[in-house]
Amino acid sequence: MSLVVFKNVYKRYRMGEITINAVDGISFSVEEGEFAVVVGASGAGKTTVLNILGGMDSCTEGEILVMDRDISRLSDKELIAYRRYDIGFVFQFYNLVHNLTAKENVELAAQICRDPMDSEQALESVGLLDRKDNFPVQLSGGEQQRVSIARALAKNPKLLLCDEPTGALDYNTGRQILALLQETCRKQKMTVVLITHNSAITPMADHVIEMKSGKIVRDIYNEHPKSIEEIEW
Ligand SMILES: Nc1ncnc2c1ncn2[C@@H]1O[C@H](COP(=O)(O)OP(=O)(O)OP(=O)(O)O)[C@@H](O)[C@H]1O
Repeated sequence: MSLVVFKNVYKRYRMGEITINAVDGISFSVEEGEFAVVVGASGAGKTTVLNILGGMDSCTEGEILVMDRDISRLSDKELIAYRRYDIGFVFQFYNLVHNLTAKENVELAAQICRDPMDSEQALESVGLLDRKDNFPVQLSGGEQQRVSIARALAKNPKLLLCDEPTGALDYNTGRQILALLQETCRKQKMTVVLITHNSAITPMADHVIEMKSGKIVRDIYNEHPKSIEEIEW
């Protein structure tokens, strides 16, 4: 079943006389339980797609179905509920609250949703239970990103959206985070949409959507997705 369907979606910005088509009439779908990667160079429109899908931005034209509901027509109040209950976010720079411990950061997210996972269980799933009482400053970048993944998972989201989750990490730490996201997708049957400029990681995805100048230039499924150990860049 398709969890996400984009139908002829546009996002236009008017800058005086000029119109920028950040997203230029794209259609694609993401199946339930899929690990989908949206790849493209800087300015291709990836962030705009993720922001629209996460209910943080709206499209100018088109239809976006998430679990058969058109999110492009939701009211502000409905969008808040959508972001809160249905979507988990993982950002490039973790966005942790610095005066809260790892566990408290996860609890904070769990508190605002309906059927949260236990925060210690979420930290355990990312291999960080023993660091639950540490503040972000006491954790490495990779560990902070693990906390942010635990925070997203604690919400039991239908869809996990990841915006360049390894962008601030070194090569090996980035690989560990990608392995964790792939494992989460497989074990918890979580649908993951990850955006990146790094085309080398696309073999690990079930589904690769390549963007260029706001358009989709490639939309393929990998018959045999690779594990991160099989990929080098
Ligand atoms: N608020 C805005 N106003 C005007 N133009 C915008 C705005 N947001 C994005 N754009 C333009 O839309 C296009 C797509 O931007 P977007 O951030 O989605 O690309 P991206 O693929 O995520 O790039 P990056 O990898 O650098 O983050 C770019 O040309 C960008 O300049």
